[in-house]
This record gives sequence, structure tokens and C-alpha cells, in this order.
Amino acid sequence: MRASLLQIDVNDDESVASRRRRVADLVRDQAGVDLVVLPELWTTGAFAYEEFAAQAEPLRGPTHEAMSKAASDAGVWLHAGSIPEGAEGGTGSAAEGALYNTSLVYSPAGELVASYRKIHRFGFDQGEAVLMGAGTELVTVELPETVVGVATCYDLRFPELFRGLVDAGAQTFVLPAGWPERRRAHWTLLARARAVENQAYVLACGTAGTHAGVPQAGHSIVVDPWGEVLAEAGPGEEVLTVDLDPAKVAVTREQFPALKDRLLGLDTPAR
Ligand SMILES: NC(=O)CCC(=O)C(=O)O
Repeated sequence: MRASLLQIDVNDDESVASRRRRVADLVRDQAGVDLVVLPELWTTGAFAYEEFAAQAEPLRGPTHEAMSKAASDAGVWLHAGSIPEGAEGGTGSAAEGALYNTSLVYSPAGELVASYRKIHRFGFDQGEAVLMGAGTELVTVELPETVVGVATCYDLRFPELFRGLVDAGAQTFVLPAGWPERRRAHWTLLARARAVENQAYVLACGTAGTHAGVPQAGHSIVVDPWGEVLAEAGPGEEVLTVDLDPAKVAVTREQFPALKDRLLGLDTPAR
């Protein structure tokens, strides 16, 4: 299974419409791979808080139109990163909780097969944490060769979410992000930790460049179920293409069956 992570340069000089067209073309260029992954909030930038409400769009808005078409033109599964979703009934009033950081997943036919509202919002008492509502549902998506568990950026710090996804069948985690350079060491460490403890692939796709004054880490990363880094991007815009062996998840879980030794958080321990 071949995957391409598109580490997009998100900066304040490019308009959302122009970036949307450019990213759609980059997705189309990936024809021939199985899965394409985009970063978190790549239309606005994850730290461009003032833009969230202004650029909010419905689930089936302009980004959906562009990504659905790009996925079907390329014939790829597409995790299209996330958008600031102005949920039905509101155009983005934070007080109404009408905004969400929502990921979109498309089939090679361009069908929107799943969406995920980010559960853990970043910012403590400001930014996303106050501007957006929290999702409540875990989301998995069945691809032909693997079951994908979906999480977004700051979610990476919450291992219980990933364990929940494993319990729901996840074998591969796909995580779009807008992770800052300031905490790059955490990014790599946590991506590897989530892979090792869950014996799953981690495909973590961040942004490059600087937006809203926050330099981004780049360094998108793909980790295998043993915790080995299969590929890692540099700091700039880059397409990171990697071959995965989906069978490796079951093999790792069989040969080193630590997940079966769980005692807490299960109704019935596995043994
Ligand atoms: N967009 C985010 O969720 C940023 C997360 C982050 O900066 C961190 O966890 O550190």
C-alpha cells in the first residue's frame, strides 16, 4: 500500500482559494498511490484563529467540492485534512459552538465516506479551544487493505483516544496536523509512542511555512507498528511517499502480543 503525505506550505500571502486550487492539483498528481493525506486546517492555517469564522464552510462546501473531484480524478483514497466547519444552523459563532475542526475522508470515487470533528481542541483558554466546539465521536474508516483510525493534531497527546480507536479496529492512524516548530521534539516522540503502544502505523501530516506568526514544524512522519520511522519530511513543502505493508500490524500484534495483556479499561480482559 503506497501513501503520499502532502506537507503543504501554509502562509498568509496565499489566498484560501488559490491554495485550494493548488492543493487539488497536488492531489491529482498522486494518481497511482493508494492513499493521500493532507494537513490540519490547511485552508486557513491551524493558528489563524481570526480566519476560522470568516473561512468557515459547511461539510459539503467549496473544499469538499474541490477534494471530492481531486480524489476521483486521481482515483485515490483521500484524507483531505480538516476544514473549519460551520455546522448547520450557524456560520461559525463560537458561543453557539457552531464551528468545528472537521476532517474529511473520500473514496477513490470521490464519495465523502467519513468526517471527524476533532475531540481535543488546542489553546487552553484561547484560540481553537474557545472558538470551536469539541467532537464527541471516534471515527474509523475501512480501506481495502487497512482500517484507518482518524485523529487530529493535539489529539496526538491523548493516548486513550488511540486506544479507543484500536478497540474500534484501527490498524493505521492518520493524523493531519498544524504542529509548531517550537514543539517539534514532542511531535516525533508522540508519533512513535502512539505507533509502539498500539502496534499500528502512524501517518502524521503537518504543515510547512509560517502562518499567523507561528513557524510550523513540517517533518511529517510515517512510523511502522514496531516504532521504526519509515519516512520523515524536512521543514518545507514536500510530498512524502512511502510503501506500507498492512499485514505488518497483525504480525507485530501476534509476535509481541502486549495488547492482549491489557488489564485496565476493558470489560473483559483478553486473558
Ligand atoms: N493545532 C494543534 O492542535 C496544535 C497542537 C500543538 O501545538 C501541541 O500539541 O503542541
